[in-house]
Amino acid sequence: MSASFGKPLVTLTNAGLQREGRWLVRGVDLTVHAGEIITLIGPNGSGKSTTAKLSIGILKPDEGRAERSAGVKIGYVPQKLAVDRTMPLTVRRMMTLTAKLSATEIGAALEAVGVPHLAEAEVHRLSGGEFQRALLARAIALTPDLLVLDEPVQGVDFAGEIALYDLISRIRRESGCGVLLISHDLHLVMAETDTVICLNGHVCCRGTPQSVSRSEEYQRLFGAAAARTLAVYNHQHDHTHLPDGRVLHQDGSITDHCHPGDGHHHDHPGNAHHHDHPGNAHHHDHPHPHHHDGHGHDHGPEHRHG
Ligand SMILES: Nc1ncnc2c1ncn2[C@@H]1O[C@H](COP(=O)(O)OP(=O)(O)OP(=O)(O)O)[C@@H](O)[C@H]1O
Repeated sequence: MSASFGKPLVTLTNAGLQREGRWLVRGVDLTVHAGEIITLIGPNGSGKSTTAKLSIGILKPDEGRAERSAGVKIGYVPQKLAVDRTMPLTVRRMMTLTAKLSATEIGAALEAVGVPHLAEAEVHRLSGGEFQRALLARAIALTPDLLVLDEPVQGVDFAGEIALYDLISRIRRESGCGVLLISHDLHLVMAETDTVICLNGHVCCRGTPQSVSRSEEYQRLFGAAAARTLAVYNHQHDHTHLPDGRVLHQDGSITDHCHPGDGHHHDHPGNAHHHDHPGNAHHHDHPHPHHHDGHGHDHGPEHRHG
């Protein structure tokens, strides 16, 4: 583990949960440190939500241990919420059901997730994406040490997804919180993720996004196409698109267009990323990890069979 992360916030040690005679997950080891983003991936029913709930203490392990550092503040966006969306309830009220928040804290959190106008909106009238943003606002409002986000962008439109993942990265950078993220949108989250843990009832492999996407276990679970999609997001950041459409290169030169060998766009804000898909002229398969903050670590994936 990189020394540039902070203290451990939560640690699962050989954690397992059994229901109705079946192990939903077993033998899970993971630690989320301050400043670290860990992404859990895995097929439906592979135990991602269960692992998240073990981490935050909603579920107690039947085997192994779940330990949280003393006084750790956790912000949680559950996959499903036990809010009756037919009941009259404003966003402001929903945010205060789980925590005491001032009007300023509510306003700032809603602003951060891009929906400052929704404080007085009725929860049952929100679109799916607006509802997710409100949940994320609720999770970040108390400036948590650890953010646990169970598919936080479900129902959010594509541009909104990018914006929310950017926001999660920014919160991590600025507040130094740790993030445990469950996501199916691998191509969007991978670049900012420090460690990917691939679950299938147990940890089948873990490592950097690059090493996991190359591993046999990952390709067996998700198929080779998924690995190729990930490769697109191995950013090179060797050129920047200027607002007027011209291109600024690393050597300082400016041209009207990208060079054929250029890497992934380093877009200015507002430039959509959706042109960077396989088949696009900027698609590159050579692995070049997007290391940020100097704490990249491209060790190979650790495998466990079982
Ligand atoms: N209380 C329970 N009793 C029995 N089985 C359960 C219980 N809760 C969850 N399960 C089962 O445990 C398995 C893991 O569920 P979990 O929600 O952790 O998976 P997941 O990886 O988050 O799935 P998804 O991607 O579909 O959200 C599933 O097969 C689920 O049906």
